[in-house]
Amino acid sequence: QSDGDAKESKQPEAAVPKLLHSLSKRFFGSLSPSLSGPPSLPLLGNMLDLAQEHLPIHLTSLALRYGNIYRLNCGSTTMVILNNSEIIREALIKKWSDFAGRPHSYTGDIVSSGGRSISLGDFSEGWKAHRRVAHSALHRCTMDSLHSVIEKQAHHLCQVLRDYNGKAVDLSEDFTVAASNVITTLTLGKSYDKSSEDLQKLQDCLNEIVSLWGSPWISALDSFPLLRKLPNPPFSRLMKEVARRDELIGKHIEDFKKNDHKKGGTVTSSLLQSLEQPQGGASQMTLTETHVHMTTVDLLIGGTETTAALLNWTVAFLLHRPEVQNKVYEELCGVLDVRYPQYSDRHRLPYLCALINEMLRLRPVAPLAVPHRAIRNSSIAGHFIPKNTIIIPNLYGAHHDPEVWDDPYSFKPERFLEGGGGSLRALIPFGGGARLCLGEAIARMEMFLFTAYLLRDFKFLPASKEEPLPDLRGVASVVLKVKPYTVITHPREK
Ligand code: HEM
Repeated sequence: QSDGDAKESKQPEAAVPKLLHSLSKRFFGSLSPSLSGPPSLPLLGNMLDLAQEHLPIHLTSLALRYGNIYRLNCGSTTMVILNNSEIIREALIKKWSDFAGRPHSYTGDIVSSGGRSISLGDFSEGWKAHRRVAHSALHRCTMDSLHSVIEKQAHHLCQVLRDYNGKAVDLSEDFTVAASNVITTLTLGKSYDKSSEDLQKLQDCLNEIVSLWGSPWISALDSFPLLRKLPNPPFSRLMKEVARRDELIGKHIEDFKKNDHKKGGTVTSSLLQSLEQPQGGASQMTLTETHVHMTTVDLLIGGTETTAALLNWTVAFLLHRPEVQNKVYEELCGVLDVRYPQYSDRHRLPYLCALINEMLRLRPVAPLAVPHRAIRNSSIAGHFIPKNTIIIPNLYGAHHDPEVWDDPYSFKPERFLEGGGGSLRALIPFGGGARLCLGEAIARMEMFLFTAYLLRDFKFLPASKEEPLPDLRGVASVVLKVKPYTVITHPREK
């Protein structure tokens, strides 16, 4: 099963005349003289590369020509693209303190309330304290209850699928509701029905923000300030959606403060309580309500579309390879008989774990992570990297590196079985270091339990013989998603 091959991607730089290339060098010079990269056009730099329709595949294809570390120019900014897991580990883990920054950007400031979110806030003592407080609130609230919260949603999801009675359906919304309910239970102590207007509004708004913010029409405003003076309908929509998000989350937090916050047990109550205590400490951090608000946004955005997209990818790949579904089912029946799995069963279910690892490799749902910024002059793979360079960890590229992965574009869960040659060290779907995904533990438990419940209870069948199987190339924005498809969920006989 070969999906969209990086080699197929168009390479517009091949058509750029040499004269333009040398002119652009004269205009911009090069902040990273030792790094090669595609020629950049006057004024536009490498905007054409960055506007490619499937950016992770395009950046991976450029690595074939320019190597595992190369540069792109965008306005006055230099970006360095890392395409191999050892190089990414060097920057994110070994030299984490050099590269833990986030780029300051005009649009980033708008979506993060002036950099006060964990995901987009720049590295500082205040940011470290914010992340630490959120991390420990999340840890406290998930320690005892996470398993039962996910189990409840997994049972509910299976019931919803049973109720389809063999109809061909698009499951993406059901996956979103299940993943979102895990997060809303942890943060606000509430879960929602699929038909809930409140949930719909919130999800539509968060999705719209993520997809607009990832669009080249919006990112161009960060690199080319003059464009901010021109009318830009996508940007006006982004501003409207951010205002709507703040109103919706603000209302949830106000309701929560009135009714539930003293009860405790949720991330939001824990954070609100920490507002009442002086933060003190070396950081002199003052957590404000805006930080609590933005933590809720971070967890909802980070924790919903990612896990939901990965579940949707898993079913899409399984439609192409029905024998993999059967192998997981046989393993579950052999090890657990009729009972539902617990997360602690994972060591006895190697094939299921191999399937999840293979999905995280083939479709890292945050394919370019979140851009990092060099906080000081440093180096990566022996190349000088000046302060303020933007670092893009191409996780998609690292997971398709032919030097590391045998037949990298093929779907082969077996590679992660003992002796199968798959490298867990090279698998980095959650990033690493100071900016490691805050929800990794939650996402791993969700993926395990949701996938196990679904494959225990259902066989996924193509919608019809006439319709093509799901397209496996996908659509890449901040999140890498499969194109919409329908599937029949056929209950397994017990
Ligand atoms: C399969 C699911 C998921 C994947 C593949 C994933 C992947 C990632 C990646 C690659 C990053 C960027 C790391 C970097 O900047 O180097 C990230 C950041 C983040 N993720 Fe996740 N994530 C997932 C699920 C979740 C969940 C469930 C939550 C919340 C409960 C979450 C919350 C966050 C937050 C808050 C950040 C920002 C961390 C920071 O900047 O310090 N993610 N995630």
